[in-house]
Amino acid sequence: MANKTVSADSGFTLNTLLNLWPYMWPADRADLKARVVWATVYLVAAKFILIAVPYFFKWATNALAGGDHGLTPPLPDFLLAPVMLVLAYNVVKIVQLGFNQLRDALFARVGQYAVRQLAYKTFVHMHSLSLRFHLERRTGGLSRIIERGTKGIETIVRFTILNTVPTVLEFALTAIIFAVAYGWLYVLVVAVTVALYTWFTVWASDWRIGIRRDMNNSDTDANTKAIDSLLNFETVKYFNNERMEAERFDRSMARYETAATRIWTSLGWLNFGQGVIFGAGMAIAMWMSAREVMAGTQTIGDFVFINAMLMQLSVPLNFIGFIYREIRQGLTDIEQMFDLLDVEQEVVDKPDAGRLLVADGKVEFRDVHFAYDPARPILKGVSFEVPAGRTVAIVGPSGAGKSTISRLLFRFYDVQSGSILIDGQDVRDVTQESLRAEIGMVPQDTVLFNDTIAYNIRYGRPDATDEEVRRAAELAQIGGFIEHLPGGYKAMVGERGLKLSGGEKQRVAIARTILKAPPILMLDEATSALDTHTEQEIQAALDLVSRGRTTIVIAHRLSTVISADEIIVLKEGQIAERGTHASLLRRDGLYASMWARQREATEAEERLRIAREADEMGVVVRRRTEEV
Ligand SMILES: Nc1ncnc2c1ncn2[C@@H]1O[C@H](COP(=O)(O)OP(=O)(O)OP(=O)(O)O)[C@@H](O)[C@H]1O
Repeated sequence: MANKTVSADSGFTLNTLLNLWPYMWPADRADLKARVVWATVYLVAAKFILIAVPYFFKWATNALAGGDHGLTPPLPDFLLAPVMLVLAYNVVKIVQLGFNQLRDALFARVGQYAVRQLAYKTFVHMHSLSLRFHLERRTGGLSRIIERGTKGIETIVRFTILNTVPTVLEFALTAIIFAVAYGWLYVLVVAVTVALYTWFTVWASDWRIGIRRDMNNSDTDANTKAIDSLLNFETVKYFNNERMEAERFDRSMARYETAATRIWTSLGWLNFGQGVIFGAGMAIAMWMSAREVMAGTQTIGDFVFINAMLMQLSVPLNFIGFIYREIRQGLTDIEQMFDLLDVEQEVVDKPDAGRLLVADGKVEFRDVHFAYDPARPILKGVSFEVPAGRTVAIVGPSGAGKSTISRLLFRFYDVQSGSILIDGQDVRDVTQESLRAEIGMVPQDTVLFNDTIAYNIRYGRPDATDEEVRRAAELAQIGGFIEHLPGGYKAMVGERGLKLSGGEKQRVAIARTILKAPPILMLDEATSALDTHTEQEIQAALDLVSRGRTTIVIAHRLSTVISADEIIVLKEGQIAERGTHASLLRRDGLYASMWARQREATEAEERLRIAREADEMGVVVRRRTEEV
């Protein structure tokens, strides 16, 4: 079972590395490629210099032991030992350090470039995905995945090139020197030790990656819960559920705690095993050398040389474990990010899609059938037409499919059958970007960016001047409100615009749309009851913005659609009635009964308001009388 996971993972690892390659060796960036090449040159040079150190030790030892001990540099005996020691301990270390720093400095930009490119690509991809994906995703978890993924890339880019290559190189150099100077038996001992060490490290690291995945999952889970809970803080308070939320969070954290603890204990085992394997290999090689020194076939200098070579090899070997773990862990982290990148776009532009050309902005729904889930049809053959510059209102019971019509017009989803046309062009035949540029939307619930009011209004047309922003705000009947805010247009709106009321947010949305000035307009009326004064203000702003534009209004309050050119009554995904306000009332059907119900409700509300006012007046009159 473990083996199966490992082999499946290995396939994936290769795939992930291949996916990463273009970011480490970017085709269009010769400067970055040059950096990679130079970093590699310094890396190789640093290794070659390091290999000289055991020789310096050997010659120093032989000089100290006295006598003729084979090949040594032509230096007088009294100078040999100190010169060699200075070379081994100081010069080589300094030069090597310099080369390594150069290598890192050169490579830093390559790594950071890869991180930025992938983060950018993921971000752009997120925005290209369908509404369905975004409705199903969990924001907290998503941001953690991207954060860990980009960190993972940095790790992989650095470690594959900067560490794996030099380690392999050092091992090869050691093997060659041993083979030439001491015979194949030494190479065999070193090779078996390195092979065992690497095998054990890979095996143990794979085992630990499973644990790491558990840890990541519980970390993501805990984070999602925390963010979700904090975003819903009002609901939590309404229901007094702070304790329940804390316990839910703590349960996720407990899973994280267990996994994180296992990560540390397993690391202990890994280090222990590596130590045992390397210690055994070292003891065997040194015993072989010691016997030769006693037999007179090797010098004490050779003994020191072999010891120094092996000790030196243990450093990158230690790194092999570390690098493998880092690369694998990095891969685990970016695996999820690549999964995100693999999520396919649901709504795609046709290869030959052109721009939408709006002449006068006629909108037409032709026998539209649509379902979010094939098992549950939402729109069942809806046909209507909005002539250029006219207003059509869509009304109907909750869940009838009204908002779905606006999502389809924006092409957030594709229809199952039928078509949606703007000035005779099917929305599927034009680019989504050009389609959305021509339609303005005032949604039911406006969510604002956590920035200034000016930023949020200017979102409709980012190049709008301050004066244009101000004018749009005034037309949307929110200018006065903003002027009186501390900070005015620079006032921050809070996370998701929570510092503004529903009516204020909607007027910001109207101001945005005024700036965008699209030929086609979609107004999704707020369901939440607004007070009469605010409603009138918003209505006035909406009337103004829709003047001369093709407008579809999704209405919940029938009072706002009386003047519409046509009213479409939607029921269970089908058009039940259609006509003007007066003709629909005459018909005495669904619309007429909805109208009667709303009037009753409004009148009841009105009676309640008058009673309340009378009551307040009474209190005042009584108080006045008492005072008199
Ligand atoms: N993303 C979705 N996935 C699955 N079903 C959905 C989705 N969005 C909406 N629905 C369902 O489609 C139906 C129509 O939804 P829609 O939002 O169009 O209704 P509506 O008429 O605008 O209602 P309301 O007046 O309450 O806003 C509803 O039953 C709703 O549950």
